[in-house]
Amino acid sequence: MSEKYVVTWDMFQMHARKLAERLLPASQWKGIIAVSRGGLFPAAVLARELGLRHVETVCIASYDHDQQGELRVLHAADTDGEGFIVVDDLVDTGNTAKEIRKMYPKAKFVTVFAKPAGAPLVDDYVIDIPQNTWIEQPWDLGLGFVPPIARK
Ligand SMILES: O=P(O)(O)OC[C@H]1O[C@H](OP(=O)(O)OP(=O)(O)O)[C@H](O)[C@@H]1O
Ligand code: HPA
Ligand SMILES: [Mg+2]
Repeated sequence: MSEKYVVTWDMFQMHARKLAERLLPASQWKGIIAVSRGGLFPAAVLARELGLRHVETVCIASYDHDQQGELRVLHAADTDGEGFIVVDDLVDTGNTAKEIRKMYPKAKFVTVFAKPAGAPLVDDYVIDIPQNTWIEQPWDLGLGFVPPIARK
């Protein structure tokens, strides 16, 4: 990926809250299915903002850092998705989203970020990100020392 898009915790929370507003009224939802692990973070915000306490997971892995491998489903919530919000942090190639759609055809599938290849596969998202850009999520980052400009 040629570009990077760094996300801070407060920006992430702001975007996830915007997503929550679009999911009103909360009474239409039985609960949330978080696409673990990335989807756990927006799921916590949605659960808090919408007052939903039923939170399930679908545990799926495809990337080893930035290299995409075979999709592996390690655990799945036992439902067709009716009345559930399925949430992931982002959609990139759309491979994960395709699998999730098959598993939960009746759910509303939302993400915080979407790249063009994956955007048509989700029902809603908040922020558009170019395909050539790697999203650095706040849970993958830490504070670090930056040398003074004059010493570079
Ligand atoms: O649209 P795609 O190209 O399929 O990529 C999107 C998926 O990739 C990342 O998850 P990852 O598989 O890295 O696992 P993680 O959530 O446990 O970090 C991200 O959280 C999405 O779930
Ligand atoms: N950032 C973090 N994780 C990801 C991305 C990304 O751009 N694409 C797929 N998994
Ligand atoms: Mg993920």
